[in-house]
Amino acid sequence: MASYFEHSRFLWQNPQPNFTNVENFRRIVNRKRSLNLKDYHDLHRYSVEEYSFWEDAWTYCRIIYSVPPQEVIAQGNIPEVPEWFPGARLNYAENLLWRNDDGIACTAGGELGKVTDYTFRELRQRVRIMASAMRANGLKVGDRVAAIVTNSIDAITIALATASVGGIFSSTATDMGTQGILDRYRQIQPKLVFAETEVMYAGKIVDLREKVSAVIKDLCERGLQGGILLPSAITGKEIGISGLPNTATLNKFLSTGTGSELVFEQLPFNQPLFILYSSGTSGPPKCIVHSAGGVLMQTIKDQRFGFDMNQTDTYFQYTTTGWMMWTFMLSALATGCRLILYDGSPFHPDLQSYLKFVSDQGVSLWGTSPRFLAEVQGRKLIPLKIGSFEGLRAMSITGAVVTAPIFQWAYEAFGGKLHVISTSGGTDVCCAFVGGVPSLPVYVGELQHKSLGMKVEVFDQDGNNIEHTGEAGELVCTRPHPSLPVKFWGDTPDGRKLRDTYFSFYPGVWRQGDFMVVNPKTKGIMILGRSDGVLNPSGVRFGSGEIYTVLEKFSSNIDDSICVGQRRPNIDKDERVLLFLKMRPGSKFTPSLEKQIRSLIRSALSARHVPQYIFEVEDIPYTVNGKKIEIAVKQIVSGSALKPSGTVANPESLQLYYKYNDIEKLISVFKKLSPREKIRGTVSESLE
Ligand SMILES: CC(=O)CC(=O)O
Repeated sequence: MASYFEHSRFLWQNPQPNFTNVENFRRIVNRKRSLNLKDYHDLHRYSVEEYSFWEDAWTYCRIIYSVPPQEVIAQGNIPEVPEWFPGARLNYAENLLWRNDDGIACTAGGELGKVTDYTFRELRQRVRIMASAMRANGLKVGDRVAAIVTNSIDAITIALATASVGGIFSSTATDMGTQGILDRYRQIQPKLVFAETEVMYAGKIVDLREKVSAVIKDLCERGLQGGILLPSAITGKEIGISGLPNTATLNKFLSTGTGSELVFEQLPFNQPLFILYSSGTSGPPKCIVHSAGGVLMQTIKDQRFGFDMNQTDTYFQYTTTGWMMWTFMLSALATGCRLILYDGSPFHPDLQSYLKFVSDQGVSLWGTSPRFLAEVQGRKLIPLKIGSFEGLRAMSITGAVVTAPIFQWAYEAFGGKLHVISTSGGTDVCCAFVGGVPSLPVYVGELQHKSLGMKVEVFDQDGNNIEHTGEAGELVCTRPHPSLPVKFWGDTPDGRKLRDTYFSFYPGVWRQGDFMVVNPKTKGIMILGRSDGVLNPSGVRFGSGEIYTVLEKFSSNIDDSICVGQRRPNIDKDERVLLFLKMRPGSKFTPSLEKQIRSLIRSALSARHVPQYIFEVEDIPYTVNGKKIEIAVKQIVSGSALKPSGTVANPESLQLYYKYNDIEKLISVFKKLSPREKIRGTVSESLE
């Protein structure tokens, strides 16, 4: 069987590793603590053995506070979730709005082609006016403010104003369905809801009035005190909706403010700040509450140390407001850098325009996804023919497994100089477990190391640490860190649901649900997919990411794919592997292509990795945050009926998979068809 690290080849090394933030920090810690930490590996060990690391990070990250903490960590209400920095008083928004000058804080762009700059001074003014109106409308510490918004200056303003008052902010993207929004906001019962009325996506005007009306009416029955309608994101004109209770346009709402100064409520480190949602594909989403201090510290730590971010950076993270990467992006203001806010589809009017925008804006740190890069690569676009990308120094890739070929392509396509950072964390922790280290070399297909302060280990099914073996296992985190969720909204005081979700599989140990492996030689990491989607035929456990890596070789024919295990407990104790392919327009899934795929999987991985069946499908299901939904497909082909939640971006695609829960029957029906019917039928030719 091929090793996981077959593709591991040196790719990049920082020409000046000593001048990185993380190396600077290491030297400071050595001096302050009289230690002799020689490199990142030593520093990481210190960071997960001594809680004083978090005190050092607090100082280095220049957390702004009014009352210092009494200690680093104390017992919390939930046994596994400690209280961090007890006694401290601070405000998240104050930490992001420390600049009050004419430097550019945010540049808003999008598929409409319009670009607008907002200075730090303007941003502070906007937040002041918004916060004043929020207070005038009764918003208090702990009240929830929800939003259905695009990634715009208004979204940033609403979130920061909420934080300045001490409220809890929660947002969804505008393409989330009414049910999906209500599944979330009914649970958290917001006092105020801000909503877009009209947006543009992929060149189409989307009228949101019907959806917004339904949401506001429903929430009014559950304590909503104010619905605020944002002007059209296309024309900037106000759009009202008649007959809606407790609802005003944005200007009307802002006019209720008293013009008061911007006041930053001084609150505990653990004060709830954001509510994010688990991307469950069935059942109501879990409402994950994150603390102001936890998000602030972890994000600054990841950005300063993992991305080497500084005040001179221009940071562009492509994200909707419904993904944790939006809160991650927002928090970058604490570094004093410029944020790029992008509204709309990167594919409209075309990919070239989007890439040119990235280059023209002088983006220095670009956050994107493997799927987007695969699309650019698959369409054979050459970025350096579109823009110079002169300012681009690093690319952070997240959201899904980054295969080795994409890693290599991303590096070369932008001039062979980029620090390619593959990062993996999640909504559950609002930060990275593993990611980039600017002072260490990058190896193709490997995340560089565990993030500072994150005691990540690899466990087998019985809870043994198998990291040194080079075998794959569960990503666990065996020590608390400041951005553990403070609670699930609506959970019992001792956090039964939260503990059940993360701490029950290995009692008392955080199980993330990702499948990972560490390269014993380089200490680099591969994330192989979600662990509940792990494939397990004949006792060989592997991640779907390994199959996707092989399929990169066929990227000119295959647009996308999904690989899942099928369980048939009444027939077979074993699991079999099914691979579904979405072909590019004009490409056909032929028996010869199927043969090539099988043969390459066999030689690159092993005979046991070869899927039992390969089918062509019209669509692959994704969450609204762009994650492939293997678990739902696995359940469907294994015979479960699934009611998709609002998290599924293309729920109709799930219907395509039901017929595969009895493949043998499908084959027998197919065999009885006449050749002409076979050609017309929807069943793949590979059934023959
Ligand atoms: C950092 C991440 O891993 C983001 C995600 O949830 O995909």
